[in-house]
Amino acid sequence: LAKTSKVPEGVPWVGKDAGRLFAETHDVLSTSASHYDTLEGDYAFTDKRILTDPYHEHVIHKYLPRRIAPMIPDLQAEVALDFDAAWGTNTDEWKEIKVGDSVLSMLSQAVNRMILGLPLCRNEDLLSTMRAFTMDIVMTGFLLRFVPRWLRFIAGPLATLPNKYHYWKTTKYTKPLIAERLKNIQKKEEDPSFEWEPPNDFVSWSILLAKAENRSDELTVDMLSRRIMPIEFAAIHTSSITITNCLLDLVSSDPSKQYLEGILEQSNSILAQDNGQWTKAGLARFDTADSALRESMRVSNFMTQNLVRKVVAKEGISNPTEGWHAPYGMTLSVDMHDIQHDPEVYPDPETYDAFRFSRPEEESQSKIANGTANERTANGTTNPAPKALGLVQTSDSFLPFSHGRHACPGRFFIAMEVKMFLSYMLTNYDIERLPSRPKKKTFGGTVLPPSDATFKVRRKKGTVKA
Ligand code: HEM
Repeated sequence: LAKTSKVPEGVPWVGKDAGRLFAETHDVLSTSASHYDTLEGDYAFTDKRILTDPYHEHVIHKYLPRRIAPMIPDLQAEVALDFDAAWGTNTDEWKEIKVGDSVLSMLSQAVNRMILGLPLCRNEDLLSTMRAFTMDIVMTGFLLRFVPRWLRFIAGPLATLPNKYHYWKTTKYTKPLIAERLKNIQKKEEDPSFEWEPPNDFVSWSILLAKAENRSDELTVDMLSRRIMPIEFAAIHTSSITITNCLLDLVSSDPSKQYLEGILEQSNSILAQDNGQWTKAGLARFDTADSALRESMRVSNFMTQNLVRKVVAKEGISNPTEGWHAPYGMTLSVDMHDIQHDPEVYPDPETYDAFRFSRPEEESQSKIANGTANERTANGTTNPAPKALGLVQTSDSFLPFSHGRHACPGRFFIAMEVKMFLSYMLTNYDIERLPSRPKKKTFGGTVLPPSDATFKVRRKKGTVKA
């Protein structure tokens, strides 16, 4: 460690804090270089520039967390439409739902409300092509792994023919949208009285930021349409697998724990105070749903490793405590599964305890309510009321969204989306409980929910508007 002077002093190598090393030392361990390798950046996204300069990530980091609040009413409406279409409005009969497929289809619509806005987010031809493209990226990584480097210049372009085809198909829809957006944003700049506002979505954000930063190379219709593709990839499958896992964890949990009832009760109470509309403040108070997802991401995560980083310091990096050296070019990662199943951090770590993260605050609130909050501890001090750990809070022991400067910026979107999703689902549908958790399937370091997992749902009486 002494030889690798770029690692800040005091950054720990082992134990629960090791995540900090990976999160904070960019000139030693690189995130974008590892993404480039893992995702076959030379070929997968149809143009090398997409991952050599991941400008789309910069756009999302800059805009998404700040622009999400005004999106809430649109997303709430989208969730309702998606559920009504996918799960139906029949109050008499139970319907069997293929959980993974159903969530994937609903999520790609909701996510594209943020990426492309209306009306394209409801265009099923476009959405299915986007989903096909995201699977192409997974396949490219899988296929090229078996091809030696010196053969990649032939195998790469051949293996990514589907990627090019699907990207080309999406441009039928995205390029006209982008051309119009560019024209209108330009017109608005020249004439502020022009009665038009840029829609609050990724396409507008990309144009506005590239203009503000004088990135003319990013302002072509071609480049803007290519930039959409890695965001689709980052957003669609990660979210749908995560929400599928959460639903399966909840629906197969012990009914006596009353998790579904607890989430519904809190949703009803917040919506009653806020006239049936979700708001940023209302969603922030919905901590049972937040905790249910955070706990599912802890116990049922689809990644076993995270914070994948490539060693980019020429001298490599050494760990004298454990006695190893990782040379320049090697890839390292953090064993997220082990950390998130450590009984010292998470008591009873194999159990899905939906309210693990919201319970401490709830207990302290009830102590405040019954006047025992300020009871003295053995050493005479009073304990500060614990705060619920929110989904978006990453830490050394909660890593599904990574940690540090490159922590997933999409988590702010997911936190809001899931809460509206669970609220609508529990308010409007009866759900038949599963007797046990459908078994996860392991593929290398990836653990997926079974694609054939189903449960039955029925629309609740009195919830269908005439
Ligand atoms: C539950 C859903 C999601 C999960 C589990 C997830 C997880 C992750 C992880 C593990 C990373 C890698 C960070 C690293 O290498 O350190 C990442 C990066 C990223 N994610 Fe997500 N993500 C999710 C949803 C989304 C959504 C909806 C978006 C939408 C815009 C998004 C956008 C991004 C971007 C732009 C990056 C790159 C950040 C950077 O390298 O600076 N993600 N995500």
